[in-house]
Amino acid sequence: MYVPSSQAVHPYCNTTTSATAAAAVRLSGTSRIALKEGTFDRRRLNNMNAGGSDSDGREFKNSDEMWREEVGDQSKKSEWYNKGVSYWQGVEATVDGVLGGYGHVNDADIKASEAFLNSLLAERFPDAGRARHLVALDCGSGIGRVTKNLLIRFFNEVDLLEPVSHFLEAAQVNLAPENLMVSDEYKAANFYCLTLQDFTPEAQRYDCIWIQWCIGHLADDDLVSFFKRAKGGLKPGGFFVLKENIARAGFVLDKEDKSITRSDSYFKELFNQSGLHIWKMKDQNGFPDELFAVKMYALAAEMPRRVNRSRTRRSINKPGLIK
Ligand SMILES: C[S@@+](CC[C@H](N)C(=O)[O-])C[C@H]1O[C@@H](n2cnc3c(N)ncnc32)[C@H](O)[C@@H]1O
Repeated sequence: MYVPSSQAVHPYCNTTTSATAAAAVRLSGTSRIALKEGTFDRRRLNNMNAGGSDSDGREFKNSDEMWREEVGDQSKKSEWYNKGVSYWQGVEATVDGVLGGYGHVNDADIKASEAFLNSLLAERFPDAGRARHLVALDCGSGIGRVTKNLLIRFFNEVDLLEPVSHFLEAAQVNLAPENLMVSDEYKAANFYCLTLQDFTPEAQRYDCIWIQWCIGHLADDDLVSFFKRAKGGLKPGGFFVLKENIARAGFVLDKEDKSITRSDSYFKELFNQSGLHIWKMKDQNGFPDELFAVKMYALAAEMPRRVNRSRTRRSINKPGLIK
């Protein structure tokens, strides 16, 4: 992650000039919780064919040009994924580690996610209440931060998927029953040491597949095929939540951890290719200004029908029949 200091400023910071950019320092950490990009380049169209830049300040005409260079053949693609995982293998298994030194945003993150999830569950399963046995999958789960602070309180079973073994081992400890403050109706069930691009879920197991701060590691084609496969892992009525950093336009490639930050319209094009609809969206508030914007998307294979629990004006005006 790039961290601005009084002497050196991140090349993507709003305030950066090219002179200060040259003096930027790179400190260890992660860019998945990353500092935002610099001055908006109006030449960039607002979609996935728009230009982008990398963490060294290099500009790309479009994402195809970048992907050709980064994952253009099978050996480059393997290198991309290996470097991504290697990066995380060198990070300590703590909240601060998985949040790139921004451990203090954990509370604001969980609070906003909880409000979003509550609204989704209320709308999606209004009458099921606690009677429904809910199951979630936490993708790129790291040390189980999202499961421990959020998912385990809502879902009877949570599975975790994470390719970095020391993170997954920490998650197993963090989520051991004796370390949880929930009743024994709620538990972490399965721990999969796998990448998203290599994972196919069990058919119709999940009510919710939660994907936070990890999809940037996937190339576009793998992202789309992941979502297409993962749709088969949803129960009827199930949904995805994607919570991610958002670039203002185009994309920003992080060369250190091999990930990209996509714009909102870039994501929308990929959702479309995956056959997914945006059912609800919400912006994350309360994060430090120097971070990328963060959005939460609730995605479903079919557009969920709105549940209207109040009687319509027509039905209110129509007297009931006693037969
Ligand atoms: C910024 S951390 C976020 C962890 C967790 N989602 C959270 O919010 O606390 C990014 C995570 O993505 C994982 N990751 C990296 N490449 C991945 C891949 N190809 N598939 C799935 N997860 C990946 C990393 O190992 C790391 O745990």
